[in-house]
Amino acid sequence: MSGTFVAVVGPSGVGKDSVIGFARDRLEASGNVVFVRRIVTREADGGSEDHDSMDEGEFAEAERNGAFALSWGAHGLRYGLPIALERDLAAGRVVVANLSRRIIPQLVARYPHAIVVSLTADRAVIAERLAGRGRETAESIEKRLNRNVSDPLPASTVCIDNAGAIETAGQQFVRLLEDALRQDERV
Ligand SMILES: Nc1ncnc2c1ncn2[C@@H]1O[C@H](COP(=O)(O)OP(=O)(O)O)[C@@H](O)[C@H]1O
Ligand SMILES: O=P(O)(O)OC[C@H]1O[C@H](OP(=O)(O)OP(=O)(O)O)[C@H](O)[C@@H]1O
Repeated sequence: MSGTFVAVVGPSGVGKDSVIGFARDRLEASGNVVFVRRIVTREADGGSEDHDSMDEGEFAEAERNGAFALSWGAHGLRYGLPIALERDLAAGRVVVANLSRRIIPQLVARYPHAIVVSLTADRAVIAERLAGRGRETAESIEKRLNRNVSDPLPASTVCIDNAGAIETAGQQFVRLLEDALRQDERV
């Protein structure tokens, strides 16, 4: 596969979907950078992530049938990335998705050249953003804030600070994707 998988990770509320959306608005039209639409066992909510929904039964069946390149569970939900992303990688495209930190070892095993981007911001900023997003209850926000993920990320992980304006982190991420694209075109 000649394309590059770019995985965006970080704690709930840090801004993964927002940073991905910033880049999508600028790069999707080129057709060379693909933004994966995840399948989640959560109702579509009109929030920052535009995802497809399945119920638990449909998701389990799709998983058994090999419909997902990667799938995982978190926050009482199941998440899947459609297997079609492998066609985009084979075609030399850059493929961007929001992933759990816990699935990164499997991602790297399957796509050894994947780039992992870790977004950061301090807890107080994240707490404020989760409250402002208004998708979860106070109890669920507390659980997200206290979710402890200790799985190590690859040494090559690129950290982008999203404590400031969305444009700051967003532009850094756009540059990273443009670099990845240039790299793919050279291979
Ligand atoms: N740099 C930023 N500045 C201000 N608000 C932000 C920034 N990044 C994200 N947000 C807001 O914070 C909330 C959580 O962002 P979201 O992208 O949904 O995070 P995640 O996907 O990591 O859970 C959203 O309401 C979003 O609009
Ligand atoms: O194992 P973690 O690294 O903590 O991540 C767990 C899950 O939470 C996020 O999704 P989701 O959209 O449900 O939550 P978020 O938008 O609040 O991050 C992330 O994309 C993972 O799917």
